[in-house]
Amino acid sequence: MRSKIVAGNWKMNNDLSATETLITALKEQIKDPSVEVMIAPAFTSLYSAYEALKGNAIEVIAQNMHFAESGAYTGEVSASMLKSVGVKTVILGHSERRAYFAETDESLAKKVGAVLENEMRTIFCFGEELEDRKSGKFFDVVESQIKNALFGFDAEAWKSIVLAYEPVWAIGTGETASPEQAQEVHAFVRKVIADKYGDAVAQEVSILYGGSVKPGNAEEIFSKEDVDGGLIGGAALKAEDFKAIVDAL
Ligand SMILES: O=C[C@H](O)COP(=O)(O)O
Repeated sequence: MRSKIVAGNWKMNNDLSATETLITALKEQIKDPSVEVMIAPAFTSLYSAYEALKGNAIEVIAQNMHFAESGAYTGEVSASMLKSVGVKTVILGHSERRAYFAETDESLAKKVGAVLENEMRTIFCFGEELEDRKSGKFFDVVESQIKNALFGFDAEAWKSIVLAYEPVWAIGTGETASPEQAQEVHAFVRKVIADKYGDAVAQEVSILYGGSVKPGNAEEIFSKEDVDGGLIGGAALKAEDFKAIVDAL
């Protein structure tokens, strides 16, 4: 049975004090979730979040990392550094990283390699831009993102890979992919994985949806067969909204 997951990506929000406030509220609201719940604070808040959530069901994850183990990469953070503050899961390939920080399928493949070497897990994001959706090229775009970054790894690696479909046109815009649009892409990607690795591997991969998920639309999106949860941005910054989304899965 593949995992059901709701992960909150806080992006560049919440300093140390705001992190503590939000975590206190989350601990009050989310006590015994029936699905995996994760939050991804900024690097500066990871350790305090980890300490504050020790013994709690909410996992603290990171938003990004570098592919090298150490060295002259000013401003970057490695997998082992993340592990040293309790992080076991890293979001990679978010469209904001691809758009603003020039991340490519090639550099992402290296990052996924570092995740695997460090026995960590990744939530790997993929998704088309608006023009790809309009021109109908979105299947080709998502297929090449998955193949280029992830098909160099063996079947075993897929035990450590969670996917998150995030159509760029739906992120932070208030415009959500319809449940049918999400299901269509998720099922397509599962088939792409099955064609390469076999159905047993593909059926075990959790595929999350991200892009303007809110308490009001989460249940409908999560009701789709191949949607195994959500990667939540804006709505993850309010404890009651995030709880409502967790409850909807
Ligand atoms: O990582 C989360 C996604 O970018 C979704 O963000 P959003 O829920 O604010 O649209």
